[in-house]
Amino acid sequence: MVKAVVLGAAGGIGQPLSLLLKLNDAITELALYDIVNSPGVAADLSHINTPAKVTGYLPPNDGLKNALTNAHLIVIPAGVPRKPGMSRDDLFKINAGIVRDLATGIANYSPDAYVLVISNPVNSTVPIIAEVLKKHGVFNAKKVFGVTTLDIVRASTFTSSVSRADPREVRVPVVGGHSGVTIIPLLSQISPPHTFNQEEIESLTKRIQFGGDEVVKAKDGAGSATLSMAQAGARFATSILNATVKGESGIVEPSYVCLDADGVGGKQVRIAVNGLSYFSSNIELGKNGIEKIHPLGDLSEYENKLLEAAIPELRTNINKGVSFITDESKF
Ligand SMILES: NC(=O)C1=CN([C@@H]2O[C@H](COP(=O)(O)OP(=O)(O)OC[C@H]3O[C@@H](n4cnc5c(N)ncnc54)[C@H](O)[C@@H]3O)[C@@H](O)[C@H]2O)C=CC1
Ligand SMILES: O=C([O-])CC(=O)C(=O)O
Repeated sequence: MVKAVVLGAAGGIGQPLSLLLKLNDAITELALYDIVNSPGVAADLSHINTPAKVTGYLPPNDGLKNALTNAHLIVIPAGVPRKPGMSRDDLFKINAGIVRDLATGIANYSPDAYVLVISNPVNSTVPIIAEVLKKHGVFNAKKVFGVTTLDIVRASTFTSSVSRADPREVRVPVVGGHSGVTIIPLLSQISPPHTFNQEEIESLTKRIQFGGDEVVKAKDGAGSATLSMAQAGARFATSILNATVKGESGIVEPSYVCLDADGVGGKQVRIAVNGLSYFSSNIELGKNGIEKIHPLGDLSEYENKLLEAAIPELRTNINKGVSFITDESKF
């Protein structure tokens, strides 16, 4: 039995993400939780003729507990999205508490599950979840992931519009975090290899870093990326399932993770990023989650400058998330 859970399943991301998970044959049970409308979304999806049995839960009557119990994988797109003029960090005020409460549920009812965090600001919400799980003595750094896949998807699309390569074949490692200057595309490591000129490098880098703003601006107050995020979230969830359920090896996806997991290479990355405890790098997945955190590889001079600019903002975001749980008096 493979149970997948979506927390925030009735939202702009939650609905299409739940649809894509319903189409994944590896999932036998799909539990949808939200504070509104999740039974309706579940009833709708339940008519699709794929194996997953779909159930919907609201907060009353142990809804969160029943949604989470026996979960293999939990995806979290719960929380408010940006409006024009807002930064992702502006969402902290509301989303930090939402994510903390959901993490408490995970600690109590499904402490062994893989947790995939979409809710912004990802740079802070992942540390919040980790700290709640630590507080309950159930944190496993190999199983908690900040979903940065949309940055990878955008990097493939935007670079191929310049290189004319097939966007489905293009892979660009995007490391760092998930907001503005903390998003570091490593265009020098693009595969298949392609050499961009400096002007192209700078404009592609900016576009990948601020791709989210393009959608926020175009939606003009009606939210941020939902459909592309749902595809990216389903892609990452599928990678986790392929590694942990089907036992496929050699799956590598960038993700924002805690660098403390024992024996998987996080320490080397930590040294390269001036001691940050969370960072997105290429992650090799295995049957127990993170198998290896790959080093950043050779960076160009320009990429080194991007890394330097990202580190202070990431440190602030991480500390804010950690202290939300460890030093509540500050908030
Ligand atoms: N990691 C990434 O790359 C991306 C992250 N995001 C983030 O994803 C989050 C969700 O975005 P949208 O789906 O567009 O927002 P939305 O407002 O359409 O949906 C959010 C859903 O969360 C639900 N919710 C609120 N509090 C909840 C709680 N305590 N428990 C369960 N559900 C709860 C709401 O009822 C709503 O259905 C935002 O924080 C957004 O910034 C968005 C795009 C990309
Ligand atoms: O821009 C936003 O607020 C949503 C997001 O994280 C993205 O689209 O990358």
